[in-house]
Amino acid sequence: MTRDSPANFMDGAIPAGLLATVRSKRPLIHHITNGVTINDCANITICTGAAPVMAEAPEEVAEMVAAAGALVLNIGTLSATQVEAMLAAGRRANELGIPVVLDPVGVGATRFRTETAQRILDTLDVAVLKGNAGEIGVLAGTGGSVRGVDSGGIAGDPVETARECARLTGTVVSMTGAVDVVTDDRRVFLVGNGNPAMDRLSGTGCMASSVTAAFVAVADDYAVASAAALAALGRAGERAALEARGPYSFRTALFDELAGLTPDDLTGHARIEER
Ligand SMILES: Nc1ncnc2c1ncn2[C@@H]1O[C@H](COP(=O)(O)OP(=O)(O)OP(=O)(O)O)[C@@H](O)[C@H]1O
Ligand SMILES: Cc1ncsc1CCO
Ligand SMILES: [Mg+2]
Repeated sequence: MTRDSPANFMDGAIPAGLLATVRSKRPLIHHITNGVTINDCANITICTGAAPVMAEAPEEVAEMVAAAGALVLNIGTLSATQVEAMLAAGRRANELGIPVVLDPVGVGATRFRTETAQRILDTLDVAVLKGNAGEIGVLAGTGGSVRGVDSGGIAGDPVETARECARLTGTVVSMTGAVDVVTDDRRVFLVGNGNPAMDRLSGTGCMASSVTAAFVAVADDYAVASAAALAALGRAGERAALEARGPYSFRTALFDELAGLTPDDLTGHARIEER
């Protein structure tokens, strides 16, 4: 930042207002997600102020999603049957105008993951594509490395990578990291909240998708809602780091701090810069 380009920070009342709206509306968030972090996703959804349901039988997903405010598709432990369920739920969500959040966990690590993420993006109208840098780099086609579910980084500039991915997919891209980049190509939001402890725990990325879904369920502007969601989770992470002794007490504190996060605290501490 130079004196000629002063930072343009979003008014903290905007994410705070969305947090309050999540809590007053308590939208149902339908997840089709991985078996590693499914319980964390259910509980972080509750701590945000929304209501989770995990349902993945192809026989029932179209019926379940009809009652939801948003649908999370997370390919972390995908199977052919689960992919069939994701497409069925996603089609119904699209028919009903219910936003779909895609978490392309591990895309680029195997052909099945890459083909599935691409198939979901080609078949469905995805509202928000939330991934780590490597995953977004792979989907942008600009170069990203992924080993297992971990980002190994990207080839170029993070903002340009996220924008290229948004252009290519027609979605809001929410790329997590030390500084999160959220963009619909036209606008770019950089979210500075968070703590490095969030990277030392499996599942914070999956949780970021759940929190994002809770926010997009109550908002029309999916880019602002995605940035607000990451600010809220990141702010909870900042507060949790003050009381944690290590990864597992941090995990507990993260849930407690998000549940206890007040709109006033978020108004004062959200750090969302618009570029
Ligand atoms: N170094 C960091 N400093 C601050 N916040 C961070 C840092 N690393 C990650 N975060 C935050 O942690 C959350 C998860 O992001 P991350 O990029 O680690 O996801 P991920 O690699 O997909 O996670 P996982 O695969 O474990 O679910 C985001 O809200 C992000 O802002
Ligand atoms: C570790 C892991 N493996 C598949 S999904 C998952 C959770 C975090 O992405
Ligand atoms: Mg992830």
